[in-house]
Amino acid sequence: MLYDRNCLEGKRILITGGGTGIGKGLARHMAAHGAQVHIWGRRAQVLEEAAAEINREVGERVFWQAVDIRNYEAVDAAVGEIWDNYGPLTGLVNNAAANFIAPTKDLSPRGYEAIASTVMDGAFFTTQCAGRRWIEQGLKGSVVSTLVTWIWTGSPYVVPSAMAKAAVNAMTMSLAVEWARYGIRLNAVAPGPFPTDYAWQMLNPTADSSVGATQADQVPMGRFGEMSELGNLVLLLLSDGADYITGETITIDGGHHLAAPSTFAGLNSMSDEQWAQAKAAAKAASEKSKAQRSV
Ligand SMILES: CCCCCCC/C=C/C(=O)SCCNC(=O)CCNC(=O)[C@H](O)C(C)(C)COP(=O)(O)OP(=O)(O)OC[C@H]1O[C@@H](n2cnc3c(N)ncnc32)[C@H](O)[C@@H]1OP(=O)(O)O
Ligand SMILES: NC(=O)C1=CN([C@@H]2O[C@H](COP(=O)(O)OP(=O)(O)OC[C@H]3O[C@@H](n4cnc5c(N)ncnc54)[C@H](OP(=O)(O)O)[C@@H]3O)[C@@H](O)[C@H]2O)C=CC1
Repeated sequence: MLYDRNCLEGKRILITGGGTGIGKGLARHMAAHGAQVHIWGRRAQVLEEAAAEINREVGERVFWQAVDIRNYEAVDAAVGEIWDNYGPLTGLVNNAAANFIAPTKDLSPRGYEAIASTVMDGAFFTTQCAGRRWIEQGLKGSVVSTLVTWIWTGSPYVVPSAMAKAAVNAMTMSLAVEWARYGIRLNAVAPGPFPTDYAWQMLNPTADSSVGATQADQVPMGRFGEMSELGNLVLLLLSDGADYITGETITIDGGHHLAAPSTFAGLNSMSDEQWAQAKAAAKAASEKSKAQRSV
């Protein structure tokens, strides 16, 4: 362990999308360093299992709520429940997201909306609901959002995601200034590829769709990022050790975006037939996950 195992003692941190992938890894990392952690997602069973798995390792520190972050009223009520039943949050990680690869000319309005609203509205609603309470009660707070290096480079075939993540970057810089006088810090991380089950089903659904953005050999360091490496960065930003850092987005990608292959430009060579296969494969994964949703 790089940091002291109790360095987050007294912290209460909400992680959206904390039942799977990176969010679950962050939940485990923060709980292992002494924080109480609250995880959100739309699938009760997935959240319950994730919390139980981590709690077996660290004790009863992880709690869950099924919340759709695109629904403002649900977000406000769920943040209120944490405040009432556990106490004020000290930190928030805007991590939940939706994404899939698709030729932009073929994206339906609902496809655009599913991605953009989850990333942008969800992060805004959750940040505002926590921030308003911090300000009203004179409490400090730290917000960390999980972005992606496309905020620096853009990326074809994932345009709604690149746009919405750039919007959350703008929120981070804007509120860092607006809320600094209340002791509220906003920062973000921009990871390169950290393969997770669902993201790879959405972004690399077929053999033909395996291009730079999802390939380890395209990373100058020659490997994918490890969860503990991302966890250490997010931990620092959430901790009192970063009290003078605000408005920053820190890239963590082994040099990937500087070497340029970090986008889906390689998909330019895919045929309509290959796109149809990619869409069918990603949609099959979505349908399986949707059947498990509780909200
Ligand atoms: C350099 C770094 C490399 C890696 C960077 C990675 C960066 C970012 C990664 C991520 O954010 S990965 C996150 C992946 N996780 C998720 O997406 C989790 C949540 N996902 C979902 O809920 C679904 O998968 C969803 C499809 C994205 C959304 O589900 P929802 O129930 O809201 O919508 P649907 O009704 O199913 O669909 C809405 C709309 O979208 C169309 N659509 C769905 N899938 C596809 C697809 N694969 N291709 C094209 N279009 C698709 C669907 O048909 C609907 O449109 P209409 O048909 O109704 O017009
Ligand atoms: N994996 C990678 O290489 C990279 C990932 N990222 C970012 O990291 C974050 C995590 O991605 P990753 O772990 O890979 O992917 P996952 O698909 O595992 O995580 C996404 C999470 O968001 C939740 N979620 C989606 N929509 C909603 C909603 N409307 N309300 C509440 N929760 C929701 C999902 O749960 P449920 O479906 O149950 O609601 C899921 O737990 C994302 O922001 C992604 O953009 C950034 C760069 C690289």
